[in-house]
This record gives sequence, structure tokens and C-alpha cells, in this order.
Amino acid sequence: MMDVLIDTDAADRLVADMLPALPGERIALREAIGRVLRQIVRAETAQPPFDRVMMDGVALRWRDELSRRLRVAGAQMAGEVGQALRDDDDCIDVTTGAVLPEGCDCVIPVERFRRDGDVVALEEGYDPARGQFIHRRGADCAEGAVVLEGGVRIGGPEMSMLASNGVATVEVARAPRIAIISTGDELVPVEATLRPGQIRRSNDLALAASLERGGFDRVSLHHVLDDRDAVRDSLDALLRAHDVLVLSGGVSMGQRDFVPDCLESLGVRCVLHGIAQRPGKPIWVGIGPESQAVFALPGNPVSSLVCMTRYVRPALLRASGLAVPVEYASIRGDTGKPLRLARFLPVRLESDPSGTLLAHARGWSNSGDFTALGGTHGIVELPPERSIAEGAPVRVFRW
Ligand SMILES: Nc1nc2c(c(=O)[nH]1)N[C@H]1C(S)=C(S)[C@@H](COP(=O)(O)OP(=O)(O)OC[C@H]3O[C@@H](n4cnc5c(N)ncnc54)[C@H](O)[C@@H]3O)O[C@H]1N2
Ligand code: MOO
Repeated sequence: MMDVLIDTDAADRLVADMLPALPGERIALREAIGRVLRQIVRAETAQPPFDRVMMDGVALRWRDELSRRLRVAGAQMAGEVGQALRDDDDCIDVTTGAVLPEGCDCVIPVERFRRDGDVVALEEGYDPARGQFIHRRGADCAEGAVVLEGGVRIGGPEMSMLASNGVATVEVARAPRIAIISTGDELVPVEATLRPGQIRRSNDLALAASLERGGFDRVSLHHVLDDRDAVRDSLDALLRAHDVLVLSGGVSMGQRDFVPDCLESLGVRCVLHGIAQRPGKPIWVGIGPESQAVFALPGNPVSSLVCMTRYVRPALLRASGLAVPVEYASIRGDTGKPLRLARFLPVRLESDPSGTLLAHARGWSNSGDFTALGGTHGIVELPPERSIAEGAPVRVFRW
């Protein structure tokens, strides 16, 4: 393995080409928050669907010489219809969101008149404009217009459009079934009492957090001991029941690093093994007999999280149909010496007053040093064999 290491972008492309597009599924709108939309949404009606009153007040017919005292001839509250203005010296009580009563073309807010029983006296000198405070039918979009394309994550704005256009069930990318598998005899559950040489399993929860932040919530966690048969049997069963396997540990050169061999013996074809980067160099990626994506990440906590953030989650998002934006920041602080490998450094992000995104590099000792990650927002990728000047633009990948 790793005779010729490929670079980070080539690795990214290999992973993208390997992953089949995720199929779609139709789910209830309420369940769709955070999922990737896979349908076009058209306006069910013109928007707004009727001439909509925009202020609480009275509606009237505008004239050049508007009477300063108007009789309130009726009321039309939001949700009601049927009122019509019959006399030009009358007005109709209205509320925000009401249908504009027939015959009216001007709304005067309550702040601009005094009310005395059935009579409204306009504020002295107040000169309303024809059409004011009316949101006209169809002003925002025509019936049948496309208001949403697929390939966006469903958040607040998308929800508001889906709901207002009556999309009660929505076509989204199917959430892949993902198994996260920790390998290693030294690993014990979070709640265990540690014996000498043992450490708590943390990678699986860190990786799950990253996936769930990306909207992938069908995630199960598993642990396998460093035993060839146990690894093989577990992987065999897990491959049958999942679309994606994310392993941590067991991919390097150790006597008990069985993962790549076991995967290949189960028919998982190696797509890449080793990327010219630190950390995360020994990553192994393959594709299973049923097109399952298999990511075997190096066990060091920082390495596994870097590989997840740089390759795995973006690839799954792309397979869901989402355009993953490329983000750059201006690097600040000590970035260390160049290597022949690309380097990833944890960073804190903030914007300066000119609107430039700054990435403050956080030093670390090695890829097992997860304590350096606390309070960071992501990583930056520094290209190989170049020293990076303060202020240089670098790619950012948020956790
Ligand atoms: N002779 C060589 N040795 C190593 C090389 C190499 O090229 N030649 N590469 C090093 C690099 S770089 C990395 S990264 C690691 C990757 O090793 P593995 O993927 O085989 O990972 P393990 O040895 O199983 O574990 C490494 C480290 O991480 C801890 N770990 C593992 N899983 C978890 C978990 N779920 N939660 C928390 N911590 C975990 C594990 O205890 C080890 O300390 O190999 C180098 N060696
Ligand atoms: O590549 Mo390893 O991930 O540095 O420790």
C-alpha cells in the first residue's frame, strides 16, 4: 500500500466517482428538516393569492380630494371575505393579512387616524398614496412558477415555501444507512472504568456527530476487537445491512491491522489506499459488491475526523444531490513548516470588520492530539511543499 500516494483533490474525485447517487424517497414534510430536496416545487397559487392588506387600519377608495372624515361601513378581518365598499366616503376596518375589500385601493394604518365610534378622522396633513399597504395578488410569483429547485437542504426558507404551497409529503434524498465501526482491543465504552492501556471509544461518537450535522441520522455504532475472524464476520454482516460503512482504526501497518485485507476478501474493491496528507495518510476507501461505500479511516482521533470532514461527509452530501460550496479563508498564525504532504490544521474562524473570513491556526502536537480541537470550527488544507504566508487564502472545511 501507499507506494504512490495520490493528492487530496484526486482522492476527492475518486471518492465522488465511486459513490452512486442516493435514491430518493417521499416523506412527511415535518420529517424533512435538514434533508436534501429532490423535487421541483411550483407555486400552487399566485403569491400572494389575493390582494393582501399589509397594515391594521382601514381600507378605502383613494381620491385626489380624499374626505378627511370617513364612516366605517364594515369590517373584514384576516380569513374573511365578502366586504365591498359602496360609498366613496366610507371605509372598512381591516387587519393585516385580510383580503382587500372589493372597491378599495388604499389602506391607512391605525396610527394615522383617530377613531370616534363609527367615524374615522385622518391625521391632519396626512396624504396617503393610492395602492399603499396593499401586497398585490401575484406580485411575488405567478401560479405554477418554480419557487424551489432540487439540490438544496431543507431549512427555514425551504420549509416556508414547501408548506405554503401545500407540499405535505416531499421527495428527498434517502438517508443512507450508515454503520460506524471502531476497531481495537484497547477501546472501551464511554462509561467504563479504565484499566491500564485502555482508552475510551470516542471516534465513533465524533464521527456520528459530524454525519448528523450533515443531516445523516441513520447511523449505528459498532465495536470489533482486533481479531481477523471477528473483523471479517462483523464486516460481512454490516455490509449486508448498510449503504455506507465508516471504520476507524486498523488501516495502518500494524500486526493487527486487518481491515483492508478483510474488506477485500469480502468483495470490497479498493478505490484508494493512502493520500498524500497529514494527518489521515493511511485512509482506505472502497466500494462493496452492492455499491456500498466503505471508508476505513485511520484510528487516530484527529485523523479520522479530518478524513470525515474532508472526504466522507462532502461525498455523501454530493451523492444526496447537494452542491457543496467551496470555502476559503485568510490564514493567520503559525502554520509550521511545509511537508511533502498536504497538511490539515485545526482553526478558529472569525470575520474581520471588512468581511474577510479569518482562519486562526491552532497548533497541535500530532494526530492523536484531540485536545487541540476544542473550540475550533474546522480545518484548513495547506498545500504540500510550500510555506504559507500570513494572509494567504486557504481552503476551509468546517467540522
Ligand atoms: N509503521 C507504521 N506505523 C504507522 C503508520 C505507518 O505509516 N507506518 N501510520 C501511522 C499513522 S499516520 C496513523 S494515522 C495510524 C493509523 O493507524 P490505524 O488506522 O491502524 O489505527 P489504530 O492503530 O487502530 O489506532 C491509532 C490510534 O487511534 C486510537 N483509536 C483507534 N480507534 C479509536 C476510537 N474509536 N476512539 C478513540 N481512539 C481510537 C488508538 O487507540 C490508537 O492510539 O498509524 C500510524 N502507524
Ligand atoms: O496520518 Mo496519521 O493520520 O498522521 O496520524
